[in-house]
Amino acid sequence: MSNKLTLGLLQLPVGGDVAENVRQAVLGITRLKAANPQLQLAILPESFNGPYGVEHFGQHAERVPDGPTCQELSRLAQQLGIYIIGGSIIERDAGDKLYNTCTVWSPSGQLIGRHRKIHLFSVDIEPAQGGGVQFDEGAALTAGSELTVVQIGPHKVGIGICHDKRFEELARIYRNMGCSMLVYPSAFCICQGPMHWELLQRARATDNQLFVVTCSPARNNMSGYVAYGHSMIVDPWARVQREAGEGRELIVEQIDFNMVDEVRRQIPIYKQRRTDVYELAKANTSD
Ligand SMILES: O=C(O)CCC(=O)C(=O)O
Repeated sequence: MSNKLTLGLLQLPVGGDVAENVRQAVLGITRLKAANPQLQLAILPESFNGPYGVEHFGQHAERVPDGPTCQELSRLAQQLGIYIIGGSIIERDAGDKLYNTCTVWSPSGQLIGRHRKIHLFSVDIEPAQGGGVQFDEGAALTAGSELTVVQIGPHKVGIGICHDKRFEELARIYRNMGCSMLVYPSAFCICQGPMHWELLQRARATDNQLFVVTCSPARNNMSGYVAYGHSMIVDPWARVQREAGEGRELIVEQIDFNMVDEVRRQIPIYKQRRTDVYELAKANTSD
């Protein structure tokens, strides 16, 4: 694999029928690959196989990697010979805990990454802030506690899920670990989307000088939780390279990892960090 990577973002609608959602994802990826034989990586949205909502999570939870959704993604990755970052599904583990989990599949169908959302989306935003939203993932889900870096060809890719994107420490650690791209399957709401979606993505990109990619479900104004859409690829200069609209949309884009080296060479902030000063300052930090 060269320094270029062709990736596909599948901004798909998510309905109440899990099998149908998975069928649509499989169909979408299959058609995308047929139309773009150069496709190497397909990325799905957060909660792509079932409705996003605390009241729904238990109903569509599955085992990883033995559940039907994982089995389909594994088979598809192998059949098409591509990597798949499988958005997220609700995972039920052996102890009956639920997690919001992203699975990553290699071109031979192997599970090469399982990211359990680390920062659960628990907020109470007042209506004055662009519509307001109350959400408490913590009422149903358990937070993950592990970092997830996967190898996509020669490139290290850090995985987060939606709210994880708000935490600059996580992105910084991934950059310290050698990542040149971060991928966040996401489902921002329509009240926070206009304010923070692009801003956060460009902030993570400019801080860490890497690609930042999000994939959202398509907007459906009839669903209980209305996702923002606007799946996006931001380059290491923090420019928006591609952006979807609000509805169903499939994007194929080639990205060039040479850009990562270029920006890091021309603006060498990583080498200019004063970790000695930051260590001293840590001792004086309070809430
Ligand atoms: O952080 C936000 O505003 C949105 C997060 C979210 O929707 C999620 O984590 O699923």
